Amino acid sequence: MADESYDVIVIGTSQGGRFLPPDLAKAGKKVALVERDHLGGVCVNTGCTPTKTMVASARVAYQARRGAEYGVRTGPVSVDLAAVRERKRGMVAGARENYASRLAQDGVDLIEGEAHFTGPKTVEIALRDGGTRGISAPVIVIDTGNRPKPLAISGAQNVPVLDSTSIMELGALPEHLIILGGGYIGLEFGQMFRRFGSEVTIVQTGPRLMMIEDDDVSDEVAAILRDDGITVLTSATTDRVEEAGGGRVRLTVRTPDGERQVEGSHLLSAIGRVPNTEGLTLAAAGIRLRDNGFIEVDEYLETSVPGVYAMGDVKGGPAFTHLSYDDYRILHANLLGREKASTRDRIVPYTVFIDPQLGRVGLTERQAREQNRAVRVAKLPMSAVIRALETGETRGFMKAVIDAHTQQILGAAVLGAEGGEIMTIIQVAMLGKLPYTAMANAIFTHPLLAEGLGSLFMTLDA
Ligand SMILES: Cc1cc2nc3c(=O)[nH]c(=O)nc-3n(C[C@H](O)[C@H](O)[C@H](O)COP(=O)(O)OP(=O)(O)OC[C@H]3O[C@@H](n4cnc5c(N)ncnc54)[C@H](O)[C@@H]3O)c2cc1C
Ligand SMILES: NC(=O)c1ccc[n+]([C@@H]2O[C@H](COP(=O)([O-])OP(=O)(O)OC[C@H]3O[C@@H](n4cnc5c(N)ncnc54)[C@H](O)[C@@H]3O)[C@@H](O)[C@H]2O)c1
Repeated sequence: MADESYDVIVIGTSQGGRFLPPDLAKAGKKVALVERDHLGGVCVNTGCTPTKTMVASARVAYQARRGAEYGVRTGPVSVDLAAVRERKRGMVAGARENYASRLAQDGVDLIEGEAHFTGPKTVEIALRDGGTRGISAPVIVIDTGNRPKPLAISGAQNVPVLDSTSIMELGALPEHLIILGGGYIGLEFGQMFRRFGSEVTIVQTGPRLMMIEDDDVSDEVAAILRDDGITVLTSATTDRVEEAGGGRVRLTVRTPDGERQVEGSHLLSAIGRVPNTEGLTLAAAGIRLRDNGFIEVDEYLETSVPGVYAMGDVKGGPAFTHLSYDDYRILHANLLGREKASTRDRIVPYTVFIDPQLGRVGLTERQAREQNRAVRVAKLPMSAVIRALETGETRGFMKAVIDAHTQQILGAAVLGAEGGEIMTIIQVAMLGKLPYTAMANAIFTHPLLAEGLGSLFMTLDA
């Protein structure tokens, strides 16, 4: 039996879950918001905000070391990881406080504890301060996110394994950081710690880094990381992890060149994420999961139980803060009855915060060809962009995939300085359904990085 009934219950307080409850409350609904941990979810506490704050420190170290290339004399550069961590903690604390103070004024009933379903529309919460509370509502939104996938390699339980959260709490620099996983998290932390001064080895099971990207993009990313002094092993399967004495770890890795041992001072697992569903007892509510364990939703984000919705990472698919936020847009529209919004035809951008950044939007060349589309591909090295030459940031390239019939842009990858920002300009052209010729013939300010877009699209008519 529920102790209290609400109009809406939201479980989880991330980018989606934090905005929806106040909007519903302002519209006169009685709303309960349940959170078992810090307010703000992964992005603010252990994801985007802290990592990008630390990436900024790493870039300063990198640029300081390059001073002489620009005619600037500096002394030896070293990094105080405890100070980097302090800066990061300050940024996270500020974001949390900001959220908590806004929520207090929003008329939402915040319940601190862990929620699980007891029926299709009833939830029990194990309260943080002890005891339980039962609540019910005709509408329930699940925004519980995901967490690091446990490492299931032989011996992993006998050695300290860092994850994306615990690595940011290190107070001293690892001498040699071994990273399992060549995706977003592995690459961002790999380059960051290399720039802080650690030796870094990335061990990736797949044949390429960032497997979702086109081969040329993955290859260039690997070349950039190797150029930074990172050892990158691909098609590398770790069979065993063991203690190597003195707190060190040893990996036995199968590679195309045979078996090899990799020994380091620290091990980071960045092999993907699993959904936070198991504690929710979704079966009690009849909510269906997909084969991969994520919650099944339709294009309106409704689960198999009418009136129960899922948003953000827990529903699977691309896992980004801005998608969780876009899910909020959809639920806001549909729950407040203003319009019918759906996930159909969303153009999804993302940026990998390595340096230079990899900004991506829409289809890759491979995806476009798999769809049997007639495509044309424009490509320009960053070394052909005047601004990149002037600022000494010539690594990478821009690439765009064009529909040969409509001349519209289907997707783009910008691996270059401010790659995320430059990609966004292409994203806006895609939203406006501009033909590539509009970009090729546009006047862009000289000498901006964006000026390179004119040159990029002009390559198609050269
Ligand atoms: C290291 C790292 C870096 C990242 N960097 C970026 C980036 O630069 N850009 C980007 O777009 N994305 C980034 N992401 C991804 C981004 O953080 C997520 O996509 C985003 O946070 C997803 O939000 P969400 O809505 O799924 O909920 P989450 O942010 O996952 O929040 C879910 C909340 O639900 C709570 N919860 C879970 N179960 C329960 C329960 N049973 N009861 C009560 N509360 C519960 C959790 O405590 C948590 O607060 C990064 C992720 C990581 C790990
Ligand atoms: N800049 C950003 O937007 C950003 C930054 C960080 C994280 N994220 C989000 O977080 C999610 C998780 O990131 P992630 O990097 O953990 O996952 P991921 O899925 O991006 O990459 C995991 C990689 O690990 C490899 N792998 C799997 N098992 C392995 C093993 N045993 N040994 C070695 N390699 C192994 C996979 O081939 C894959 O390439 C991403 O999907 C992303 O959406 C986004």
